[in-house]
Amino acid sequence: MTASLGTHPLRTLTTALDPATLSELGITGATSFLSKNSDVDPLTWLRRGEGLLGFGEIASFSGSGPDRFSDAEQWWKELLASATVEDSVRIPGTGAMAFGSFAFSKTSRYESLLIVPALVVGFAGGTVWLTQLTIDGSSPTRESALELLRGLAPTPSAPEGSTSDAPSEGSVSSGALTEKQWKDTVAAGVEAIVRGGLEKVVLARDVLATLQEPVQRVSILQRLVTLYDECWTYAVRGLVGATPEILIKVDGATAQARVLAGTLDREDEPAGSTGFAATVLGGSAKQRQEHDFAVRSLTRQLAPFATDLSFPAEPFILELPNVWHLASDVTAQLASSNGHLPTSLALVEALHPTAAVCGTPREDAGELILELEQMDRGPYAGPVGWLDGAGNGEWGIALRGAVLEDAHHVRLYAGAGIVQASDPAAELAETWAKFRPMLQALNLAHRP
Ligand SMILES: C=C(O[C@@H]1C=C(C(=O)O)C=C[C@H]1O)C(=O)O
Repeated sequence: MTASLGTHPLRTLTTALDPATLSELGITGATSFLSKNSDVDPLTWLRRGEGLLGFGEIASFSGSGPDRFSDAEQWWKELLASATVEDSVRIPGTGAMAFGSFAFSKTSRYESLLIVPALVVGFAGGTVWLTQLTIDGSSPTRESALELLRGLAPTPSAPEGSTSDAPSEGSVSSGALTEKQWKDTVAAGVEAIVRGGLEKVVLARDVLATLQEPVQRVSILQRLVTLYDECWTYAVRGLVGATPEILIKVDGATAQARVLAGTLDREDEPAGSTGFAATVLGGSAKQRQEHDFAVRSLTRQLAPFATDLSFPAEPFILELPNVWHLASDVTAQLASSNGHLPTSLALVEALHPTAAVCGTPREDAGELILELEQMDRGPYAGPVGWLDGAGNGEWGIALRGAVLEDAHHVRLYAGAGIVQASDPAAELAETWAKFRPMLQALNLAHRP
């Protein structure tokens, strides 16, 4: 584990931004910071125009192994213990906060991260706020925070959110496994299930996009936010994506999750058909089985932390631009223990990985994933999101995403839940449907 800290305690100042100040700064919404001319690469957590953008970095934690969550929690607690927090807004995400990304596996070489930004702009329910954070002994003021913000706001000449529509020049090639090899691993997964013991395993693969022009992270984010506004668009260092799945969100004593499993490609819909998703997805015993495993794995792990836990008996059909999913929204009232509610990160540690991205039973599925996939998932399918000093936070599962490896290379990841009735060719097609958001964000006209 490595931690970079200043030599002084953390200080934070949060103030509300009124409409007059916003218009004077040329800020019309979160996307104002995603225009090409804004010249910054924000830490990002956005959905439907709301969420958090972080700029700069004043402290960070990085770690790996089985204790990566508890080490991160410990680091955050120590940072908070000496912190001075001035916060006139006091809602989730104000005051001290950090963005984070955690490796899927305890064996991963990927460094799990918590990053404390220098400046945060937040948007929630019509409230816009600004937090400045320091760790160098200086005291943040409203004036110093606004000064930093002025340096980030788009220049008036910048056409907001402008991205060229010409497809990028580039190619997509196989990652750890070719398509044929991956289909064989799916067949091996099915065989393992048939042998008994294992009920579901989620198998993933990677592809490598090579771009002729240097990749612009802010353009990727801008496209994801525009096209996938039902999803949570995230960016933590090189990890970017737009996930439809929430591992856990904590707001005071209330926790929520959105569990997904069961997928249908929207491109498979015959022209003029009605009720296609309800029939083909909702009516499929195989898809319902995949979904039930995922819901059960989450609720079983969440139950010990809850006084009340509820989810609908039937999943709903979530429509995204690329796919439909079977979805269940779970809500829990959190129980306090010794006068403390569990923090969002403590819940992340207890819940990850669910059967939506690992399998059932969890241990057996995890071992088979390591054996069959022949790649390090890195942050893919791991928790990504943010936490604050009060224990609140939102953690998605890092799906429909990619790692920017260098200026010209982007590694995309996607997987599919395998049960006894899985067909390797159909599962391969499903991964292409799940790569689509990132291929669109890269503006790559790739067709499998
Ligand atoms: C594994 C992925 O997605 C997960 C698997 C799903 C499925 O198997 O139907 C659906 C949503 C996610 O829980 C991915 O997007 O890579």
